Amino acid sequence: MAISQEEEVKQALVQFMDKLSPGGNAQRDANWGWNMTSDHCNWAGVTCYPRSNSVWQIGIEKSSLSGVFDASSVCMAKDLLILSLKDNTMHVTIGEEIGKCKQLTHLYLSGNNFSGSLPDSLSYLGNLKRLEISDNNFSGELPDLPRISGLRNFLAQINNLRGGIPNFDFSNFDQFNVSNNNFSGPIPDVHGLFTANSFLGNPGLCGQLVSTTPCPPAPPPSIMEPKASSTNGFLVYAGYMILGIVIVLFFAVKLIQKKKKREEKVDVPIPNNRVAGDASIYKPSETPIDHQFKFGVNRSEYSMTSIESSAITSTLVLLTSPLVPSLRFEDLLRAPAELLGRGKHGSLYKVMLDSGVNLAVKRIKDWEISDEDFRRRIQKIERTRHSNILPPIAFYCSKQEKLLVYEYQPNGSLFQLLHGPQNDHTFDWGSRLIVAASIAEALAYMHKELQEDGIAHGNLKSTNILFDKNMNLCVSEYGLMMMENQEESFLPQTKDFKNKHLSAGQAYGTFKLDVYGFGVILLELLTGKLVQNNGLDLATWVQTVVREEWTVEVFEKGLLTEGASEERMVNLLQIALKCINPSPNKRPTMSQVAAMIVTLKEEEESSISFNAGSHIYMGDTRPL
Ligand SMILES: Nc1ncnc2c1ncn2[C@@H]1O[C@H](COP(=O)(O)OP(=O)(O)OP(=O)(O)O)[C@@H](O)[C@H]1O
Repeated sequence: MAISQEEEVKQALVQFMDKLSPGGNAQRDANWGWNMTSDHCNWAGVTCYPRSNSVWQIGIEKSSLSGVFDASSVCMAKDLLILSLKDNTMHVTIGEEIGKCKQLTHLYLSGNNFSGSLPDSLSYLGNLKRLEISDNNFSGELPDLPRISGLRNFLAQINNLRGGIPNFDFSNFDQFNVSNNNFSGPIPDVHGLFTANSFLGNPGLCGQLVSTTPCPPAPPPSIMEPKASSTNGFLVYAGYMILGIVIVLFFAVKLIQKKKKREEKVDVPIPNNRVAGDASIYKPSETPIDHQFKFGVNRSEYSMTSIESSAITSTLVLLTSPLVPSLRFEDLLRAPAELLGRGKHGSLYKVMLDSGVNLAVKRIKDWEISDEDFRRRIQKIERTRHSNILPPIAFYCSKQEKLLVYEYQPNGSLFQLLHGPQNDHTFDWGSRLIVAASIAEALAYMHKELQEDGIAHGNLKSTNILFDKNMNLCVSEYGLMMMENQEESFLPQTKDFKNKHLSAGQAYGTFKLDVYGFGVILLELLTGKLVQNNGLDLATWVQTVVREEWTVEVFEKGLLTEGASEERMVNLLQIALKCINPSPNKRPTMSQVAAMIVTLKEEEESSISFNAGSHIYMGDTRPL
C-alpha cells in the first residue's frame, strides 16, 4: 500500500473513532492510540496484516463508545474482515455505507443502543458469515439477508424488528436467533436445527415451534380481487381468531384432563444407581407448592411447571463425591442460584447450598438422548477418573430437563487467565507449557479409556479449562455434548464409510474434533489472542501468518520479551498446526500430542535448572 493511501485510511479511522468517542481520546490511556501520531497497527483493538500494514480486524468491545457509527470512514479500511463493537452505547443507526465494507466476514454490533432500520446494503455484503445485532433497538423489516449465501450465524434477539422471517437456508446455519422482537407470520422450516428458543417472544409468530395454534392457511388468491378489501380482511382474520381460540380451548381441556390422571397415579422409579437414600428421592407429595425455582429468573428456558411435573417420574442421582454426601433435588430448587453463562448447549448456574458448598449446575438444552443412554454415559465418565478431569457429582434426567451437577471451581478459567480484565499477573511461558501438557495428558487418558464407548469431550475450549482452589487445572464438561451436524465434516468422506460406519464414524469425528479444539487452545496460549467463530478466525490468521513466513509475529509479545525459548515456542506452534489440520485424518491422536508436549516440557524444565528461579506464576501458586 502506498504511503498516501495508508495515511488516508489512518485519517478515516481517526475520524471514525472521533465520532464514536465524542469526548475525544483524552480519557484513554497511552496505549489507546487512534491518533495520527502513532502507528495504527498498535492502536487498541486494531490488528493488521504484518507486512502490508492493512487493517483486517477492529475489535473495540465494552469501551464506553457512545457516539455515532460512521460506516463510511471505517469502510475505508478495504481489507477489514472483522468488525466488533459489541457492548458499547452507540446510538442512531448504521448507514447504507456499511455496504462499502465489501470484505467483511464478521460484524458484531450487539449490546448497543442502535435504532432505525437495518440498511439494505447489509444484504450485499456477500462474504458475511456472522452478523450479530442483538440487544439493540433496531426496528423495521429485515433486509434481504437470505441472498448472502455464506451466512452461518444470525443473532438478532431483543430488538423491535418486525415483518415476516425471510426464508433462509437454515441447513447452513450454526446459530440463528430472532427471539424477543415483533416478527409475525409463519416460522419457516428450520429442518429441526433450531428450537422454539430461537423464536420466542414474538407474539405474532405462528407455527408448531412456538404455539399449539397452527398458522392460518394463506387466503386463496383471487383473480378478480388481487387485494382483499379491509372489511373482507377483517372478517377473514376474525374467523381465524375464533378458530384459533377454539383450538386453544380444546388443547387446554385435554391438558387439564391429562394432568388430573397423572396426579392420581404417582410413580417414582429408582434407578440402580446410588441415590442418596430416601432423602434424595423426589416425592411429589413432599413438593412445597410455593417453591421458587430460581434458575433462569429472567427468561427461563424451561418453565417451573415443566420441571416440577417431570420430577414426578425422575430422581436426582447422586454419584460418589466426598464434598456432597447427600443432595436432594429440593436442595437444588431451594438454594439461591446465580446465572454464570448461557452457552450454545445450555445455561450454567452457581448454586449455593445451605451447607456452604457451591455447585455448578448445567441445564442442558436440546439433547435428544434417551434417559438410559444419558445415565450410562454420565456414569461411565464419572468412573473414568483423572485428576485433571472434573467429574460430575450428580445428574438429573427427565424428558424435559437434563441437569448435571459439578463442584464449583472458584479460580476462574483459562479463558479468564488469558483474556480477563484483571490479568495483571504474568502467565509465563513455563506455566503455559505446563497447562498445555496437563490438558493433553488428561485428554489422552480419557480418549483411551472411553474410545470404545465413543465418548470424547465434544466441546473443548478455554472456558472449559478451570482452576480449583489450589490452582490445580481441571477440564470441565467432559462428554457433555452430543455429535453435532458440523462434525460430520470430520468423517472420512467416502459414501461406503458413511453407510457402514456412521456411528463409529461420528465418534471418530468427535475425538478428532477434540484434537482440533486442543490445537485452538494451544494457539490461544501462544498468541494470547481471543478466539472467535469456534476458533476458525484465530486458526486462519495463524495459518496465513505462518504461510507467509512471519512466524514470530504470531507469538504474544510479552512471551518474547520475557525471554521464552523461541525454538520451543515454534515447536509448540507446529504441534498446534498439526492439531488444526483441516483434514481430520491427518491430525495426530491426543496421546501422540501429549507425548510431543511432554517432551517439550521436559526440555523446558531441564533448561530452567540452568537458570533456576526465573519462573514466577501468580505469586507462589502454579497450576498443577
Ligand atoms: N464448575 C464450574 N465452576 C466454576 N465456573 C464454571 C464451572 N463450569 C463452567 N464455569 C464457567 O462458567 C461460565 C459459563 O459456563 P458455560 O458452560 O455456560 O459456558 P460455555 O462453556 O461458553 O458454554 P457451552 O458449554 O454451552 O458451550 C464459563 O465462563 C465457565 O468458565
